[in-house]
Amino acid sequence: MSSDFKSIPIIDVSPLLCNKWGDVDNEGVSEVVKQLDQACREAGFFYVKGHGISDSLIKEVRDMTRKFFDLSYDEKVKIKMSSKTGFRGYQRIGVNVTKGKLDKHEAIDCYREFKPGMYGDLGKTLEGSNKWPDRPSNFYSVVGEYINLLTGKLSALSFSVYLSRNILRGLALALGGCPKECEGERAGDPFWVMRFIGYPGISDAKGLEVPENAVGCEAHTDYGLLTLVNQDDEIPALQVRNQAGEWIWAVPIPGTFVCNIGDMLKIWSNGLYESTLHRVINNSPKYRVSVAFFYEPNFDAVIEPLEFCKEKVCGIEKCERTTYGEHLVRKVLTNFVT
Ligand SMILES: N=C(N)NCCCC[C@H](N)C(=O)O
Ligand SMILES: O=C(O)CCC(=O)C(=O)O
Ligand SMILES: [Fe+2]
Repeated sequence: MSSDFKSIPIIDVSPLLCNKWGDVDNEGVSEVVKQLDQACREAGFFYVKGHGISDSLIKEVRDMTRKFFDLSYDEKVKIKMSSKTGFRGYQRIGVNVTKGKLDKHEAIDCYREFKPGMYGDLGKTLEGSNKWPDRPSNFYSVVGEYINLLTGKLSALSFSVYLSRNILRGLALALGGCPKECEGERAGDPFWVMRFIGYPGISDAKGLEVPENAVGCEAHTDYGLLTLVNQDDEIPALQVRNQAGEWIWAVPIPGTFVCNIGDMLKIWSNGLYESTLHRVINNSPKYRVSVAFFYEPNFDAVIEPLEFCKEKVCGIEKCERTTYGEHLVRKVLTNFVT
């Protein structure tokens, strides 16, 4: 239900991180919840500040991503993605497709790992272990810590931020539910996805074949609950479409994540919150990197409008049900040139 918004709001989520979630009447929390509700109804996009993740870690993740893409093709292709790797690993420019058009980006894709067979035939498509680069040598140790801070799901933590989970609790309240509405069988075991992405600038295709006039990533919506984009500090490239069809720039704001709503949250909210169309165009001569973290429901979660979101519109179900796994696998199987 997006509007003709002209800019993307900035929300300080720190009250959600400090909250013990026993006291939802806390004034700071209700103010953030109000802002989240407005942002999700109007734009489906907002910047997150006050997230508790250090600027140096955020930058290091981007710097390592840049170093990886700077390596030779022979080096990068050592962790090549294919259907045999569970669609995990590196994809050169010219492999990604959106809306049937080639995207001008290269990427490494990672997914939450799981035991083979755990999600039956459907899950087979994504079975495999992640392909972390050997170079730069500390890639996985830094990224592992980053994932911990975003989800709070992996191994021991030195301190707990649980950023995505806390934002989702804020959104559950904003929709009129209890804070843990979207946990347990819904997203208690989030099937997170992560993409490390490199977008060549206009004159910098690194000698690779790049389709002329290609867009970095064509217009699409994201698939799950929340996306947190750690974007290049210098190059405006991400654009968000408003109701009037205008493309609004999500210019880089250092120290923030760009957060947007995915298709599954649109369904849970019964269409009250939009998974807004967005695209990437790198018109600069410089190479742009971004790291997108997708916080998703459980792989086998059944996704249908939440009861209290249906009640807001006289019990009418405005969005079709699915399972997250079906939605994800359908997308993955059409995302690449084979
Ligand atoms: N997991 C997510 N959201 N990835 C977004 C990938 C870019 C769009 C994709 N090629 C498509 O056509 O949907
Ligand atoms: O690179 C960006 O800023 C956004 C990427 C994106 O939209 C995606 O990977 O889904
Ligand atoms: Fe996206």
